[in-house]
Amino acid sequence: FDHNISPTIGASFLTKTVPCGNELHKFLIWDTAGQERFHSLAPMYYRGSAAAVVVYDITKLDSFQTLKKWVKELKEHGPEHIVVAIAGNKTDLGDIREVPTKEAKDFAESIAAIFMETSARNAVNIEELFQKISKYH
Ligand SMILES: Nc1nc2c(ncn2[C@@H]2O[C@H](COP(=O)(O)OP(=O)(O)OP(=O)(O)O)[C@@H](O)[C@H]2O)c(=O)[nH]1
Repeated sequence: FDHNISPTIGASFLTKTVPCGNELHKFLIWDTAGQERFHSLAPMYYRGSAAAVVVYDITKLDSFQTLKKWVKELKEHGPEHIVVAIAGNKTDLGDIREVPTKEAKDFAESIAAIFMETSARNAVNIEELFQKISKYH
């Protein structure tokens, strides 16, 4: 989490190692740009991916509608067995929440996706989200 972060241009790459039982799972992560003008680049990154984390902002209903579009695209054009995880981020801003937990959770269940509410700011449920994805495989 960085207060001065600027929007992703294209995509950026990072790795993260997550303990899973006796094993360590190394994630190779493409952080794709969320802005609509970069939309057409996304398939290059999800094409060979085992999992996709689609993030929305719990304080912005719009972002949840956009998430649904991404999920649809992943189902239609993504790898056949891609694991989809939905993350409702910014739980530290719960007082201005626009997306009810239940609505998002029900949607996630309806498409057999992992669901977690997170706060990148407070490092809440980020590790847990990656552990869930690890176990799914
Ligand atoms: N309060 C709060 N702010 C957050 C949290 N996570 C991200 N932000 C802020 O939200 C804004 C957008 O964060 P980004 O990580 O750049 O969002 P993004 O969706 O990756 O944006 P793109 O790079 O355009 O795809 C920034 O100002 C962040 O500081 C969070 O958990 N809580």
